[in-house]
Amino acid sequence: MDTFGVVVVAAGRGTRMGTAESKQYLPLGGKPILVHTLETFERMAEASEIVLVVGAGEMERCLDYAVEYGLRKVRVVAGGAERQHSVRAGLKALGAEVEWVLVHDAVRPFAEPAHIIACWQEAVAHGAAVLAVQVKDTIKVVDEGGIIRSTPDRRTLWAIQTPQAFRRPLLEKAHAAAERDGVLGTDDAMLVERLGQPVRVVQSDYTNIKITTPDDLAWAQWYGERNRERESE
Ligand SMILES: Nc1ccn([C@@H]2O[C@H](COP(=O)(O)OP(=O)(O)OP(=O)(O)O)[C@@H](O)[C@H]2O)c(=O)n1
Ligand SMILES: C[C@](O)(CO)[C@H](O)COP(=O)(O)O
Repeated sequence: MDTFGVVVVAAGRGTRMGTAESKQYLPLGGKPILVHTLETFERMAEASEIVLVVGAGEMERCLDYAVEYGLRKVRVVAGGAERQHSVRAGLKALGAEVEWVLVHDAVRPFAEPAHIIACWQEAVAHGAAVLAVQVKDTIKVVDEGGIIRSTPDRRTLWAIQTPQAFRRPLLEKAHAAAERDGVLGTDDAMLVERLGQPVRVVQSDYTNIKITTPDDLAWAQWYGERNRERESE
């Protein structure tokens, strides 16, 4: 109950970033993006182990990073074709004693430890929880012809982030059911939701972005630099 295991998924290709190098390996303040993400969990006493899921051809490079950056909790495994397959591979590699699992995107390097703990604690209390922020824009449902069909009440809309925290057997059951039913979800909460199990939302920061496109990377460079300046003051 007093620790959790972490699955950090990093086996994507980053097609929307459009760089030759997969985005999780691009430099941010002199280190690969995924190293910043791993360091956050490495420093947290509550994180007992970290399974890093990477492309099959990147395992050696990531093992080298673990040594270079002193990431002693990190083990590296190969991922799959879709994010969901990568999470499943990570889940299988977690130690048998791990009861609570946090799934996190390698390309979210700004998750705050206080929010990570809050998310985990909410899962401990209720079984499943995710970090999220309320949307700031007005969101429309638009049909294929470009016509607005509805405007959902903004007070009910949240942009979902990671980490996403679960009691391990619940997440394993959700993944097994999704595979059996041929369902692919864009996050893990969705797979738990379809079992009819409640997933709680925990308020996060807008700064816990997923670095997806070049403008995200530019913002991350600026934000990382600003944080480093503040730390050195
Ligand atoms: N087969 C996959 C696909 C994605 N991911 C990981 O899931 C996270 C969130 O996915 P996303 O931002 O969509 O990354 P990519 O799939 O790499 O991006 P794109 O969709 O632009 O190709 C990333 O850390 C990514 O590496 C993964 O581990 N395995
Ligand atoms: C899991 C996630 O980061 C929550 O916002 C997101 O759903 C991943 O989606 P993507 O399709 O891989 O960008």
